[in-house]
Order: sequence, then C-alpha cells, then structure tokens
Amino acid sequence: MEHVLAKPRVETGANDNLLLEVSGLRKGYGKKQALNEVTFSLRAGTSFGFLGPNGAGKSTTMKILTGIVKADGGQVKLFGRDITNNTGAVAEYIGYVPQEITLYEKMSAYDNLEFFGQAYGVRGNELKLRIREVLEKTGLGDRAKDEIKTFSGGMKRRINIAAALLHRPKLLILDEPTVGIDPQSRNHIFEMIRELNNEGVTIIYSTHYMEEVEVLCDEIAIMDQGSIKASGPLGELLERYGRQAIYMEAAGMKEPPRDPDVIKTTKEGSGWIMETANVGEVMQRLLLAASQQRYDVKQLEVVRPSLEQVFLTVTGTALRD
Ligand SMILES: Nc1ncnc2c1ncn2[C@@H]1O[C@H](COP(=O)(O)OP(=O)(O)OP(=O)(O)O)[C@@H](O)[C@H]1O
Repeated sequence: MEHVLAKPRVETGANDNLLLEVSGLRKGYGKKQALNEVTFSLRAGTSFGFLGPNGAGKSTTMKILTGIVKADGGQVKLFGRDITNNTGAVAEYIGYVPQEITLYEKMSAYDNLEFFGQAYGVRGNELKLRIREVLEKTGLGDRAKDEIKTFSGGMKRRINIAAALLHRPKLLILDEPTVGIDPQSRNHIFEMIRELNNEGVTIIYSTHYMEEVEVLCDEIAIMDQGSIKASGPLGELLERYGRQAIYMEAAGMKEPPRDPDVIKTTKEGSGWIMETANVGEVMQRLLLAASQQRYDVKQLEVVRPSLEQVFLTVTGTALRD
C-alpha cells in the first residue's frame, strides 16, 4: 500500500503538537447543507468529544476526515499534511469505527479481526500478536472463536472497535459507539477508550449523550445544524457560556427575592434560581435581607453551570437525548 504521509516528527513546540487541523469544511447533499464552515483543531493525546443532536453533521464530518465522503470545500490536515479527500491516512494513522457495525456475522470474532488486519496490511505473526492484543482490550478473548452472530450488539461493537485498532492508529474516530447497547458493554467501551487515550491515542468521539462527553472527553465541540457552535475544554465552556446562579429557599417567602445584580429569576421547586455574575455579593445581600425580614432560610447555595445549560446558550435549543 502506498504511504501518503511522512511519519510524524518528534513533537517539540506547542504547534508541533497539533495532530489534526480542520478548516472551513463544507458539504451539501442536494439542497441540504450538511456542513457549513466546520473548523477545529486537535492536539495529540486529546480525547475530543463531538456533541450534537441527530442530523447535526457529526457523521458527515467524520466521514470527511476519513476520506469516505468528499468535502465540497475546506481542508483537513494531519500532522501538518493535507489529507483532504484522501483515504490513505486511514490505512496508516486513523482508526475509524462507523455508526453501523461492519462485521461478518457468519465469521468468528478472530476471523473478522484477521480479515480487517490483513486489509490494513498487517500479516503473519505480527497480525496474530495484534489480534491477541486488541482482543484483550475488548475483554472478549474467550469468545474469539465464536461466530459474530452469537454476540450481543454491545459485544459486536467492542469487536468492531478492536478491528479499527489492528494497525495501531494514532487517531481513533468513533461515531456514536454506544447507541442501543447494554450498559455493561457501554462501560467496557468507556474503559477501552480511556485506556487507549492513556496509551497516547488521540480520540474523536461523537455522541448525542451529554454525560458521555462529560466523563470521557477533555475537549468538546458542540455541533448543531452543520456547524460548530462552541469548542474547548469543558471547564472553559462552562466558564464562558454557563451562567452562575444561586438557589434560595426560605419558609414563608411568597415573592422571589430581589437584588439589582440578579439577571433572571426562575421558580424551582419550593425556591428560586437567580442567575447572577456576582454570586458572592448577591448571596450575602440575600442572607442579610432574609434575616431582616425574618425569613427562615432553608437552603442557599451556588448552582454550578452545566453542559446542558452551555448547550442551550450556544444553540438556542435543548439537546434531546
Ligand atoms: N447520504 C446522504 N444523503 C442525503 N442527506 C444526507 C446524507 N447523509 C447525511 N445527510 C443529511 O445531512 C445532515 C447531517 O447528517 P449527519 O449524519 O452528518 O448528522 P449526525 O450529526 O451524524 O446525525 P446522526 O446521529 O443522525 O448520524 C442531516 O440533515 C442528514 O439528513
């Protein structure tokens, strides 16, 4: 197989650490503009989450990264090299786990892995070694000789991920790998991804489950209607787009508490949530006012910004799971 890329250089400076640079990707299907100027970059070693509802354009972006779908415009660079619309990078550097299971049902797990390994150009004893290695990661080594059709959806998914690891990719792209699978396999997949990331594999993980990116990813891109609405480390997104708020509940308090620094007040259970940029001072004033008016304060606490709130702020809609 022709190698289209030079081996990555030893990474020294901040920019050398960029594994993937995606700029201005555009893609239309007929009249439907699926992607509109998608731009993001990825440092080596990151676990990057693509969060967005169905139809946001996550799969299209990933298929363009792997060269399966051709972009109408824009550029994809891997280790500084242009790989736009080029499938060669997948063979050498990228492992891709598509949304659909792509295994042969009538073949054993082992034979499937052998087939995919050969397709990636791995042969002989090296292939045997790598099959053992990836099977160990799946936790399904004892089922290696069983036909795939006897596996649960989650187990098939684990083998499918294993198949994408045989050429030891630097970047692993997983498109909604936990949709419709049992919790045990889901946990196992999470563990596999964490282990790979700890070993230095860069991860792109697409999902419409908020809690998955929260536990798995150190950087997040929020995607909606064909473009990235916000991206960055979770903490930064929370800081930039999540509003700080205070929850207050006091016996006998019929009207919402008032304070000039409160931007918005909403009723929540028996109390109120007050959004403010000035949590500390507002809290003090609320306490003082409550004691002057002799209210018995039951609860007064800071409400931490959530990813859900960030999503709402940047897209204008709630993410429907
Ligand atoms: N082959 C295709 N032909 C026509 N339209 C398509 C095709 N593939 C995707 N689309 C449309 O492009 C838009 C983006 O789809 P895409 O699959 O990339 O989104 P997604 O975020 O991955 O959602 P999902 O989780 O449903 O796959 C959607 O409106 C979808 O209907």
